[in-house]
Amino acid sequence: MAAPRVTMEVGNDGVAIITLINPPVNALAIPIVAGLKDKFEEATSRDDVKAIVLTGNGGRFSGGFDINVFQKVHGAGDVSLMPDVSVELVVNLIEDCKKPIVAAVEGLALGGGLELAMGCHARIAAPKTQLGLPELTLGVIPGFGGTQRLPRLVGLSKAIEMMLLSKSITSEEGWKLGLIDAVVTSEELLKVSRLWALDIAARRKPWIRSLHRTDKLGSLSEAREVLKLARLQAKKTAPNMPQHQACLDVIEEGIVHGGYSGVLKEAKVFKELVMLDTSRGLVHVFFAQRATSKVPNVTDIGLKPRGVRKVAVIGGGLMGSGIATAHILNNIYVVLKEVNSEYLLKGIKTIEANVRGLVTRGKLTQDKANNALKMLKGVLDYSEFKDVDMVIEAVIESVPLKQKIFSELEKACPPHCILATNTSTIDLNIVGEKTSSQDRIIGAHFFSLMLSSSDGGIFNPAHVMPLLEIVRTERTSAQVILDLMTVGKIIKKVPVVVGNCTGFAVNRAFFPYSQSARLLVSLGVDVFRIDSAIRSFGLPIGPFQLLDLAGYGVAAATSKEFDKAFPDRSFQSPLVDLLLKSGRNGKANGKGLYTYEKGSKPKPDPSVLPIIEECRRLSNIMPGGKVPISVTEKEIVEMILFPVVNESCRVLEEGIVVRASDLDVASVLGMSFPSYRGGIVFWADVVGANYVYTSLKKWSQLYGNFFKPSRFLEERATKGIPLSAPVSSSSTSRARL
Ligand SMILES: C[C@H](O)CC(=O)SCCNC(=O)CCNC(=O)[C@H](O)C(C)(C)COP(=O)(O)OP(=O)(O)OC[C@H]1O[C@@H](n2cnc3c(N)ncnc32)[C@H](O)[C@@H]1OP(=O)(O)O
Repeated sequence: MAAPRVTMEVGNDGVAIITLINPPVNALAIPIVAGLKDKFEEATSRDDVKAIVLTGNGGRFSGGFDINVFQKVHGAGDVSLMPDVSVELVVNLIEDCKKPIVAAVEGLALGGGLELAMGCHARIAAPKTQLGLPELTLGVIPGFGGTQRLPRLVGLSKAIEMMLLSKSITSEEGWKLGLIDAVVTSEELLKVSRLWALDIAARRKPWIRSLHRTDKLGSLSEAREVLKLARLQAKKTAPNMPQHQACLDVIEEGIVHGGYSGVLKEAKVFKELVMLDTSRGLVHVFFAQRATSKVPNVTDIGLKPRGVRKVAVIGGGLMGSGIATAHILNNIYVVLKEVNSEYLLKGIKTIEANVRGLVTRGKLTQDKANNALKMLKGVLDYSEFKDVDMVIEAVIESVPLKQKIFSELEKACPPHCILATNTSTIDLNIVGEKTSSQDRIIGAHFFSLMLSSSDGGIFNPAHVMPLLEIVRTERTSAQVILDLMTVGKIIKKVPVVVGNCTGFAVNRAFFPYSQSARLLVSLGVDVFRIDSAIRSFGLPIGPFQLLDLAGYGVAAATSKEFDKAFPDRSFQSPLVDLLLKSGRNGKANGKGLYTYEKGSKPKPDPSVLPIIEECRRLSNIMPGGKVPISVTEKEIVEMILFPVVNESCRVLEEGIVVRASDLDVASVLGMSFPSYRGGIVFWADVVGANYVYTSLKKWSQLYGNFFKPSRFLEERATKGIPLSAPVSSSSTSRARL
């Protein structure tokens, strides 16, 4: 790939076109920043240049400052690696330039990209250009003056919304708000921008320096009121993320003391934030998520994805209907098959409700909803399967039933058709045992539970949850994996390719999560204190609220699977059976460990305490038989999450994931592990493998095998190797990939 560079061409009209060239998104890498400084200096000093247009090559203005530099700063612990862009380039060379500068914006202008454009004296954009300041998702704030110029261009409330929610807008919306001066076709973009720049030079159009404006800020007292509300909101929605309050503080500085003062404070706070663990974690997740698209021997062997236009979904239950919804929303024709018309109707109604729900929440237009529903057809037999490109089976977890379906599918579907199962536990080799199509059998494991504390946990179906685990066996073909990865992206999921084992990557790594919580209860720790400690750590709800939400039947069935698969390290708690026996089934029947009333947050149910006492009596593991252990909040978190780290180590050692960062992404998207902690393995490395190991070793001596450190953890901890360091092929004992 050619080195990043900035070019300048001066036309006969006296307009210098300065172009960013750094594919694929023209990120503002260090050489680009240096190149911009050079070209603006040159254009300013040349007599034949009357005006300047700044643009990006290849249809994309800029995706912002080069995030790789953040990683370098994190690695070296040296913030001086960040160049001075805000004052030296944006204020001195662009905004205060004595020649007018127009930004010609197309495709996207994000983060530092939009900030450069806002430093220019006008902005002309092509239709549907994406404009936003998403820096907070990386743990920092806009650092090239965005916190000051955006409020001055679009008003305070809108700017806060765009920055705190990292919400981008289109150029059309930007034009209505005053961020964009004109929206013109892509073909006309440069021509109009040149003329606009000349018009400014000739004073036919206003020469506006955004930082000097105050007309959209409102009065000081109004601004303070808006900031106060935003602070309260951020405290609720982003309690562990310092960049939100910091962003509001910096905005306030500019309102009270003027834009330039705000720019200086912004630069100082930016440098503080970029050094925090929050930024390290979020930047790691940014790259980790992109790395999931690179699967050795699948995406690097020259294969081209085959189109998937028609998909059959078998089973219209909650999972099946969520999966069907995800496809029709993205223009893929779906045939939904059920065993009788009653179930079929129910499935179709759920899909309709899913789609309508998106319209109600303003996430989909009525037109798009109608079009999506036209892509759905319900059937009771296989006659429509003769031209499907993929089938996703989503029936109950029964081996004989799945085997029967797969041998029928082999006859009903064309030979190229991908045969996928949504099983969350059953070995894929067993599912496909009765077929001779092992090369096209694959797991499409959708997730269906989003953990939200606002209403005691919101059930989010498969079309909303972002993770798709793609499970391959030793025999699944690379083409089939690539095809499913491609469909996954089309239906807006993050596909993570994993190997075949009980629970695959996410459920396998997190099986000790609920078990350790129950073990702590048996050791005498209060259920509600455990939930609260886990929430403070950053998961949206605690393990017992999750238990209530999932339902006890599901919990009992899943526990059995793990007891069977990992008997050496499974803790069998009597809690769920006791709860079931007492007629409780969590949120589903309104009787759980919490009480549920419509419209209010769930409250701990005191009447459950005798059941918990009985559970402790039956487990009989408290020291001395009846003395509850005494633990701090930090120890609660560690005793619950270190066993997850331990199991993650086995997942890494067995090669269930391609790389450690895939497990990070999967833990964030599948389990709502806090993204600002970088995912489960990244977090463990921050805490330190040796600390995790010695803690687990101590607890295993006190409380048994459940905590026993795995061989992989022991080896890494004692040799001082990070858990995320690649697993060498020789040490991968039972590689599944
Ligand atoms: C001081 C300043 O205020 C600080 C900043 O500007 S911080 C940066 C702010 N900008 C952002 O957060 C935008 C981040 N990027 C994105 O959201 C998306 O990449 C995008 C919307 C620009 C494009 O999305 P999409 O087309 O799906 O492509 P995507 O796969 O994400 O990215 C393509 C490649 O560009 C890279 N890339 C994207 N934005 C980048 C950036 N700002 N810096 C470095 N690399 C970037 C990606 O890592 C990926 O690399 P790879 O091919 O080697 O994996």
